Amino acid sequence: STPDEEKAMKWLEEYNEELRQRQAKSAEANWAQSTNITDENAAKVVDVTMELTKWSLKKMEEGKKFDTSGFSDDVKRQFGMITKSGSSSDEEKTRKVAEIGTELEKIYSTSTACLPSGTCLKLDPDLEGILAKSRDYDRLTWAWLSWRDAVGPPMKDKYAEWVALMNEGAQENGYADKGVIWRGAYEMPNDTLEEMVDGVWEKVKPLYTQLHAYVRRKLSETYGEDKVLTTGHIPAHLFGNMWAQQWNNIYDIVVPFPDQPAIDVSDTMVEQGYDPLRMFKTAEAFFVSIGLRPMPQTFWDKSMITRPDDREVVCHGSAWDFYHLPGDTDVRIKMCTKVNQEDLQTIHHEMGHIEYFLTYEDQKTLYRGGANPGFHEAVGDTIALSVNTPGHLKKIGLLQNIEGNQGTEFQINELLKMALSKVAFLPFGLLIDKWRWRVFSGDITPDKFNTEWWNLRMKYQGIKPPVERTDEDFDPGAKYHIPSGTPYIRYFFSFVAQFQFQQALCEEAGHDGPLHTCDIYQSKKAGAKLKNMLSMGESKPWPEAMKAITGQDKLDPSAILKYFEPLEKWLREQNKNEELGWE
Ligand SMILES: O=C(CCC(O)(O)[C@H](Cc1ccccc1)NC(=O)c1ccccc1)N[C@@H](Cc1c[nH]c2ccccc12)C(=O)O
Ligand SMILES: [Zn+2]
Repeated sequence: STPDEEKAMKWLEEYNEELRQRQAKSAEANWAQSTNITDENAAKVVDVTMELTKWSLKKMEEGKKFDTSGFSDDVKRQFGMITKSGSSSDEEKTRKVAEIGTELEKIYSTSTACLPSGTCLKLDPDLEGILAKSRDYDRLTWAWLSWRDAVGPPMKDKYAEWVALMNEGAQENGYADKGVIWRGAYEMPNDTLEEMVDGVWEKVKPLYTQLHAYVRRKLSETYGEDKVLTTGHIPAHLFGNMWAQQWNNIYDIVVPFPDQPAIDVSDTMVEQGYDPLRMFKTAEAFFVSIGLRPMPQTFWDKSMITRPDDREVVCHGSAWDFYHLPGDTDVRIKMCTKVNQEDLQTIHHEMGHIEYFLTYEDQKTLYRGGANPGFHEAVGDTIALSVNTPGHLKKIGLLQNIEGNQGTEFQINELLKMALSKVAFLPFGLLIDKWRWRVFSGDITPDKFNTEWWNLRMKYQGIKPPVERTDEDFDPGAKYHIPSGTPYIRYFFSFVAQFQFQQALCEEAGHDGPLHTCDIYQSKKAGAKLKNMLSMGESKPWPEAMKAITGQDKLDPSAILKYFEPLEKWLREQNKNEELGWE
C-alpha cells in the first residue's frame, strides 16, 4: 500500500482502539441504568451519549479529509462506516433526544396497571401472565387495555418530539429522514430494503392466511361466535400474548390432535426443579456441544438473570458486549427469567447474541457487529430450532412419553406449535417498522399515530382491537421496541433467515429427513460452519456472510416454506370451507 494508505491505516488503528474504549464506557453506563433505573444513572447515560456523539462527529470530519479512492476495499469499508452519522452537531438537541429516550424507556419499564383493590400489576410477569394463561374474555380485555392506558398517553407527545429530533439529526447530515439511516444498516442498493421484505412477505402470506383462518375458527369455537366471528379480523387480545406477536400460548386451544402426547415442556421444567441458572446452563451446553465457546466466568458473575426485588430494572431481555480486549472478555445477559419454555427460547436467543460477540471479538471494533442486524437476531433462534424438536427435548429429559419417529398426527401438532411462534410472527415483524419508517418520513403525523398503527395491524395481521381506539391513545408505545427506539425489521429478516441457516447446518450435520426433525446437537461440523460465518462479524456486506453459510446470497423464504410444507397442506384441507383472509 502507498504511504497515503499507510497513514490512513494508522489513523484507523487509533480510531478503532479509541472507539473500543468509548463503547466499553457507554455499555457500562447503559448497563448501570438498565439494571437500576434511577435519575442519577439516567443522567450518566445522557452524559456518556453526548460524549460519544461529540467524539464520533469530530472523527467523522477528520475521516472525510482522506481521499480513499485508491485504497483497499477493507479500508474503504471502515471509512464508509465512520463517515455515516445521523446525529445532530447541536449539543442541546443531542442532549434532549437522549433524555427523552431514557424517559420513554423508564415509562415502559416501570408502569403498572392497578386493580380496584389497589394491587398494581407489572407488565412482566403479571399482565403478560394474564394474557398467556387466562381464557376469560373480559379479564383479557382488562389486562390488554390497562397496559395500553398505562403507557400510551404518557408517551405520545414525548415520542412525537423524539421523532422530530431524530429526523433533524438525520437531515443535518443530508439524509431525508431517520428511516433512511435505519434501513442503511442492510446496505441495500438504492434503499430497496422495503421492496425486498415486501417480496418475501408476498411469498409467505398464503401460509400465514391459512394459519389465521384455522386459529380464527378455533378461537370462535372457544369464545363463541358472538365474540369471535369466523370471518374477518380476530380480536387482538385472544392470542396468549400482549401484542399478538406469537401465538404459542394458545396451543392448548388450537391443538389439532389433542390425544397425542403433549409437547409443551413448561410444566415438566417446573416439576424437574429447573431454575433460571439451570436453564442458562442447558442453553450453554448446546452451544458448546457444536464447538462454540462456553460463557466466561465474568458472564456468570455479572449477568442479571432474574428480576431483583429491591429496584426498578428494564426487564426486556438483552445481551451486552462490553467491548473488552480478547482474553479479558466481559459479556452479559440481562433478563427477568421465568421457568417456562418461552423463556428457555429467549435464553437461547440472547445467548446467540453472546456467541456472536465471542466469535468476532478479534475483529477491529468497527467490525464487532452482525453482518446485518437480522443476522444477530437469527443466531440463537436457529439453535432453538434444534432444541425445540421433540427428539432433542427427549434427549435432555424434558419429554418422556414419546417413542422414536412419531406418526403424522404428532408431527402436525409439532409443526403447528412451531408455526404459532414463527409464522404468526411474520406480519408483526414486518409492520412495526413499516409504521416507523412512515412516521420518520412524515407520512404518518402524530395526530394519526394510532389510527395508522391499527390500519397496519389490521392489514398485515388480520386482527382488530377488542375495544374502540382513538388518536388520544398511543398503542405503539405498548411494545418495548418503540419507546426504546430499537429497530424491528431485523426480526422479520431473522425469522426467514434462521430457516435458511438451519437448512444449511442440518445438511452439514448430515441430517436426512424433514427439516423440522433436524437437531444439530453435538455436530462439530455444523458448528464449524456457523462459527465461520460468525467470525466475519460486520467485515463484509451481509450477502457474503449469507453465502458463507448457505451458499446463496439472498434472503429466501423457500426454507421456511419447505419446513412448514406438511402443515400448509393439512391447513388447506382443514380450511376447505373457511372464508380465508380478512380484507
Ligand atoms: O426483543 C426481542 C429480544 C431482545 C433482543 O435480544 O433482541 C435485544 C433487544 C434490545 C436491543 C437494543 C437494546 C436493548 C434491547 N437485542 C439485543 O440484546 C442485542 C444485542 C446485541 C446486538 C443486537 C441485539 N425479541 C423480539 C422477538 C423475538 C425474536 N426472537 C424471539 C424468540 C423468542 C421470543 C421472542 C423473540 C420481541 O421480544 O419482540
Ligand atoms: Zn435479539
